[in-house]
Amino acid sequence: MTTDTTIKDDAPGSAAPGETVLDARGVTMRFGGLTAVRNVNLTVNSGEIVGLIGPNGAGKTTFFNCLTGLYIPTEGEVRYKGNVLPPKSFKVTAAGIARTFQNIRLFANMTVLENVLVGRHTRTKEGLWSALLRGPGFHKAEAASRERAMELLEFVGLASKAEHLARNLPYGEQRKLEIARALASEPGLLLLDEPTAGMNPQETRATEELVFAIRDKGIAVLVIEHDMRFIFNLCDRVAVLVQGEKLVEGDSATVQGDERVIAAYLGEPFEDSPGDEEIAEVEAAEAKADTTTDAAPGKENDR
Ligand SMILES: Nc1ncnc2c1ncn2[C@@H]1O[C@H](COP(=O)(O)OP(=O)(O)OP(=O)(O)O)[C@@H](O)[C@H]1O
Repeated sequence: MTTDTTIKDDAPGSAAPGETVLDARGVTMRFGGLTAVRNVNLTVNSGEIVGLIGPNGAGKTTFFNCLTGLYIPTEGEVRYKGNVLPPKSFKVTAAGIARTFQNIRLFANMTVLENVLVGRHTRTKEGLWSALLRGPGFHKAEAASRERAMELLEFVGLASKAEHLARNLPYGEQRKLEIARALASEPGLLLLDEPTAGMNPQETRATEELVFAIRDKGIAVLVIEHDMRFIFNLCDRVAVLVQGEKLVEGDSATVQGDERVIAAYLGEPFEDSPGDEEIAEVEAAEAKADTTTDAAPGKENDR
């Protein structure tokens, strides 16, 4: 991953510092008799990384689906930069919200670069006739799109694999590619659904750095994750969903110390839980692994 390049700070999705990017009010989603999400309020401001945690089945993904137009909430309203979101996912993407999925959804038989180009379609102005006639406007737009897609691949550390088929990438890199594709729509808000699921500790660390780099480029982030170390390292604010309702919201220390959250989700710390010394040992081992496998930021990890 490179942190010094590429996402344009004047992207259409970027927002003024401190601006409320996402404002979900009273969001409720019922499926027949089941209320999966109940009266949830949540805001995300520009410059923020916000976490959404909770037990399996708590309603986290359903809430994401309500934010991205996949579901129309039974009650409530979702605003992006003050405007009520349209009830169609491609319009939500065009408005400035992009997402990744819990189960990776890449085009397996397309190249890495083509997958990112697909993500750019909401930002290309060339229409159907231009594409069919392949006029000068089309070629210019296509060249610009390819350049932008390559910048994004550079940003996530996949530029050297641009021509590989997506299905041949290792799992961790497929997740990075999903993020690059989401960024291709130039969002102001990125929703990540379990971005580190199935990753080893080293890949999780790299993802953490990538999310910080995305935030530093002016894109607000809302992330669902079960890896609590990742969440509490990363997030400015964390909201806890339990049985569809928001139980607690606050900074990492507040949420980790909340007895209701401990009882409903986190559980009591073990008596012999790793102390500072043990954490330092794990971090030193990870740092050593980083240098021996040449997985420093900006470098390809050729495992
Ligand atoms: N399309 C649907 N139709 C009916 N019920 C659904 C639908 N989608 C989700 N649910 C139900 O809504 C509840 C919340 O599910 P959801 O997937 O949002 O939870 P989650 O917090 O994301 O869980 P996990 O951490 O396991 O991914 C569950 O009881 C689930 O079975």
